Amino acid sequence: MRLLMLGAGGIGGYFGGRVAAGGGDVTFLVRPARAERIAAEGLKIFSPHGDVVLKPQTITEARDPFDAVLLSCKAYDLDSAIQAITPAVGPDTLVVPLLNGLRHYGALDARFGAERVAGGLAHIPVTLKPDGSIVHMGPLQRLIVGLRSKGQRVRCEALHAALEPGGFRPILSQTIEQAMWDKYVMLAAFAGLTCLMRAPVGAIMQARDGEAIAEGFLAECAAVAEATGRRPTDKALGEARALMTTKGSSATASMLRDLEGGGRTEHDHLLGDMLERARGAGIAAPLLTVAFAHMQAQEARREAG
Ligand SMILES: NC(=O)C1=CN([C@@H]2O[C@H](COP(=O)(O)OP(=O)(O)OC[C@H]3O[C@@H](n4cnc5c(N)ncnc54)[C@H](OP(=O)(O)O)[C@@H]3O)[C@@H](O)[C@H]2O)C=CC1
Ligand SMILES: CC(C)(CO)C(=O)C(=O)O
Repeated sequence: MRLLMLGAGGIGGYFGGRVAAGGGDVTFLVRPARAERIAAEGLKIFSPHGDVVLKPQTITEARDPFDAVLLSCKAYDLDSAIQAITPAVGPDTLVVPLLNGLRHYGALDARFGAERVAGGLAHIPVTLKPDGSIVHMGPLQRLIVGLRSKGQRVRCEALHAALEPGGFRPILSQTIEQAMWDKYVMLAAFAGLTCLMRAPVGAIMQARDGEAIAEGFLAECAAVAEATGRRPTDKALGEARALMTTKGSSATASMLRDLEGGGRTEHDHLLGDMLERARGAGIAAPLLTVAFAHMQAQEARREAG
């Protein structure tokens, strides 16, 4: 199965790099500067599961269809990514976004048709460093794909098999919509908490009301999911709670790393969308409201230079 990975940043570089290093057929669709750097220095991955430097196949323009196209851009690059992958999407191509959040499915379904867009999720703390290397910051490396309609079963099974050389044990989910909501609840709450507090979990837990605020974020996001018919599973809530309240933890959401790095963030896609859904369902969400306003204010400052 020929795989195209749009982007060779944290998520795309890590998972695509692992599959390529394991002998899978992966091509990276990247912009010229990234292509040049990879050609010169290789794609470097540093991880508790082993470091690797490889020279994968890259292209800067797609010309013909692939069997599956995985999307690993940030949400604010979605429009340009859709444009870039369009020549790579044929009648039977499976498009699999690995972005956090849910709003991108609307744009992808509208452009390619929902029958071509499967579900995808990445659970991994990873970051693209300014020197172009990819640093995996903990052992978690979970990639989940799943069918959003019955007609995608065979293609999803083939994709799952094609990812296996990566050695990270990809998961083929039979309940991807629930898994996507579970991740979205966890991520919106976690990003809201760590970005509003500008601190990792361990430091927040030292604040008198830190744990109550973490629980508050989780309760708001879980209520939105429940109103949509996707009440988080107890297991998912337990994992989210552990991530957000463990004393001494250095965990931060990737959105906080982006904020502190002075770059753009996915606040609108993640917090704005969750807040909009809360308001649509008549759910009071005071913590999400403040966290989103905080991020909008930071974005206004960034844009003003
Ligand atoms: N990092 C993490 O820990 C996790 C992130 N996620 C989610 O995964 C998604 C990706 O995040 P992450 O990997 O961290 O982001 P990165 O910024 O590390 O990587 C995104 C890459 O996409 C590339 N890209 C964007 N648009 C295009 C385009 N039109 N053509 C070619 N390449 C393009 C960028 O290229 P260029 O370098 O040229 O700008 C960049 O290298 C986000 O939605 C994030 O929320 C999910 C789980 C964990
Ligand atoms: C919470 C985490 C690390 C889980 O994969 C994540 O998705 C992010 O920070 O963007």
